Amino acid sequence: MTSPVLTAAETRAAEQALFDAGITPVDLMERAGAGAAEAIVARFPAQEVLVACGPGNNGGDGYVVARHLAERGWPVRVAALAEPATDQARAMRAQWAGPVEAMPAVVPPLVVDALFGIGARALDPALARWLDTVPAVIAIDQPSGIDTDTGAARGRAAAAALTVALGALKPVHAIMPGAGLCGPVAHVPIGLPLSERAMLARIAPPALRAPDATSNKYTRGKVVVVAGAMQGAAFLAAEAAQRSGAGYVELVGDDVPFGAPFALVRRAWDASVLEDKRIGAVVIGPGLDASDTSRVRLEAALAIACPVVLDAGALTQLASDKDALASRLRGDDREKVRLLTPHAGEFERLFGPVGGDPLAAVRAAAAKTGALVLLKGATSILAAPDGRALVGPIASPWLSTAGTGDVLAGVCGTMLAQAAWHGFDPLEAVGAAIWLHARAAELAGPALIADDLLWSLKRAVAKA
Ligand SMILES: NC(=O)C1=CN([C@@H]2O[C@H](COP(=O)(O)OP(=O)(O)OC[C@H]3O[C@@H](n4cnc5c(N)ncnc54)[C@H](OP(=O)(O)O)[C@@H]3O)[C@@H](O)[C@H]2O)[C@H](O)CC1
Ligand SMILES: [K+]
Repeated sequence: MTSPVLTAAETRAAEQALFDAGITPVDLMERAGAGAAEAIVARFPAQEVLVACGPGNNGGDGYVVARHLAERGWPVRVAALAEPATDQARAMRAQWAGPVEAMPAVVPPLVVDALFGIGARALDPALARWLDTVPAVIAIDQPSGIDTDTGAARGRAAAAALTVALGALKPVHAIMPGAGLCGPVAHVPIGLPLSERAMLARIAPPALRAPDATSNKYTRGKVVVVAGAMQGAAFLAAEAAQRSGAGYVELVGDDVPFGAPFALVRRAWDASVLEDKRIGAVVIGPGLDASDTSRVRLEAALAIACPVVLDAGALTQLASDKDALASRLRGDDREKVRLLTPHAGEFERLFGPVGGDPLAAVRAAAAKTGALVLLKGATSILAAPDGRALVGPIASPWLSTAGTGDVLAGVCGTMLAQAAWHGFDPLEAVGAAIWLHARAAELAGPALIADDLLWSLKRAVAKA
């Protein structure tokens, strides 16, 4: 249910493993360039193209792509920013039979960007501008100049028409803004050993187990949502927990009104509501105000052993004493699963600004607190205290509307309550929730409101 994502250094180590096994750098480059050309002809009709080659091995790939496109009848021009500087790039340059020109001043309509890959420093601004004005760019391995390991744009502004990721997905393909600037990503395997235990992975559709004849409402997960003053938010979280498959959802608060959905159990708050051993997860924060009553509820939730999802108002309360976060969240019990689900503003209040390397920031927050930390955004990032991390698909921009975070909190509650049933560890369970939420948004389409996600969640579960 995930695809490994390798840093530049991990990619180089994986390549080295192939070299150690006897594959030559030239063979590997041929494989990479041929695979890239294949991915291009599968997506674009034959047309005039300029292949722009840099001095390193990304440029080397470019000469291979040029040869394969020309062999398939494409009118290909090749331009070199600088002469090849590695043995394999020189070998590939020698195999290109056509002319090699200097980088043209006039921008052509279609350019294969084989200038820099994982070895790139930030581009000269004039080169970044040149690339950004090309109507359609096909990026080899990654768009030149973007930071491979953080996804930071470093002066690049225009999205590629296609990025051909060679061998491994890297953070640049998965984390915003880089992921957006890659455009559609075609992953071309070149035989790199990709460990299933990669420290970073992109979330793929989760393999959810359906209920069977032995299931009952409790085995399917009991989720308790603790309401605060703004009950709409808690209702969204509670119904989202139901629609993502929980067997029993209880909304506890003060004067919780009766009405649809009638399957939602409502109870008046009393600390004893959290004593039921059948509770699989608690969600607290959506609609929670800063009152003393809310504070008491938060403390009660943090005292229980089962997984607790802490969102919105709960995060605001935790931010008031952030130095004590780790002990407040788990006390002495390192087994306790706590999930913090901040957006960037809430993250900043708890941990300081996200900064230019969101993956590192989220990992540091998880390590500091001992909690799972989910930074919500266009590509949500989830990290565990041990450094493992997941990144979500690029989610619909229509999710930027009130209440969608409350829905996600509810789905997280269900997936954590059902984790053992699905065979997920807590990180994978929250990864499944991120995927379901993103898929529900896709199904809900433009101008969605958070309530629409409740219905489309049902269909997202059916597709998982
Ligand atoms: N290892 C393999 O056999 C395979 C690699 N693949 C492809 O290779 C690239 C990575 O290649 P690498 O040579 O390590 O790095 P780059 O081609 O990305 O760039 C390094 C050279 O470019 C110079 N550079 C970097 N940034 C700039 C810049 N902003 N301006 C000018 N010049 C720049 C850099 O110079 P230095 O001074 O920094 O040393 C190098 O000369 C990978 O992405 C794949 O495309 C194949 O995929 C598989 C086989
Ligand atoms: K490139």
